[in-house]
Amino acid sequence: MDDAVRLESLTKTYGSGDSAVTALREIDLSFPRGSFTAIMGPSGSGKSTLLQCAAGLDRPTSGRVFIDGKDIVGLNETQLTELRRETTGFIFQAFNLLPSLTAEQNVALPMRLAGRKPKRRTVQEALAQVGLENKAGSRPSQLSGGQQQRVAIARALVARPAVLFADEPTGALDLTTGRELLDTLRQLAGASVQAPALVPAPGHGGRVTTTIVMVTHDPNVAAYADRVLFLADGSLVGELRSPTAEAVAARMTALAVSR
Ligand SMILES: Nc1ncnc2c1ncn2[C@@H]1O[C@H](COP(=O)(O)OP(=O)(O)OP(=O)(O)O)[C@@H](O)[C@H]1O
Repeated sequence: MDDAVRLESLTKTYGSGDSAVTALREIDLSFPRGSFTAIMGPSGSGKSTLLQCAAGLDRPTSGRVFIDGKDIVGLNETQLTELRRETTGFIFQAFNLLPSLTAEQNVALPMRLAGRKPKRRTVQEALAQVGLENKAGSRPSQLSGGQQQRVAIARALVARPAVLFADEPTGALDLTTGRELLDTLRQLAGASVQAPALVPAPGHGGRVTTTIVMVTHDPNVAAYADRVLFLADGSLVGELRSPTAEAVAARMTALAVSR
């Protein structure tokens, strides 16, 4: 099983009757283990819906979603919560760090809230993965925006998720810090890390290979991925491998014109 995430005939309709909106139409997609994929498309094309359904944050109307080979559509809320805690990580535009906690405490928080006490070494390793091993004791107000977003990534990484979902992760950052962050993500994609003993490893001899799925509006951001997928009106309409910002922008312009 080489796919970290697989979507089969994924359809999502919001509402019903005359007011029904079909946000995704029978999407078939695979995200190979270790890949870094960007999802683009005009506003309202279904990007966020796809991310939410693929991550188990929202339920599809029909179709199947496999994460690490496991069909997650039939899971109950408790099982989904467990999946989110142990198999997936999220990074959003807003960093959502707690101002009164240090970087180290912020990183450890989700596991503590789940009733687990992560090993200090595990937290330090997550901070080191994003280049912040020297900032463990700093509070968010003592960190730059880029560093705060890195803490948010370390927090998403601490449980060694198989898949990291990112929704406009550089949206609140200036150009330089945004680039640094994307370099970090690119290094993480495909990196094989030892799963901590605390968390049951998703197979593969206790090692986890990080897969990244990122939604963005920005061709410069998408160009950091190894593959860009284009959505329009809830359907998959194209794909670019080894993308350049220019090629992504040209594809987006063509999509806007054809609408
Ligand atoms: N909770 C909801 N209830 C009803 N309709 C929704 C809901 N969420 C999204 N939609 C609709 O589904 C479609 C896809 O929305 P989605 O947010 O996935 O698009 P998007 O590509 O992420 O857009 P944007 O780039 O503007 O963030 C849109 O027509 C939107 O209005």
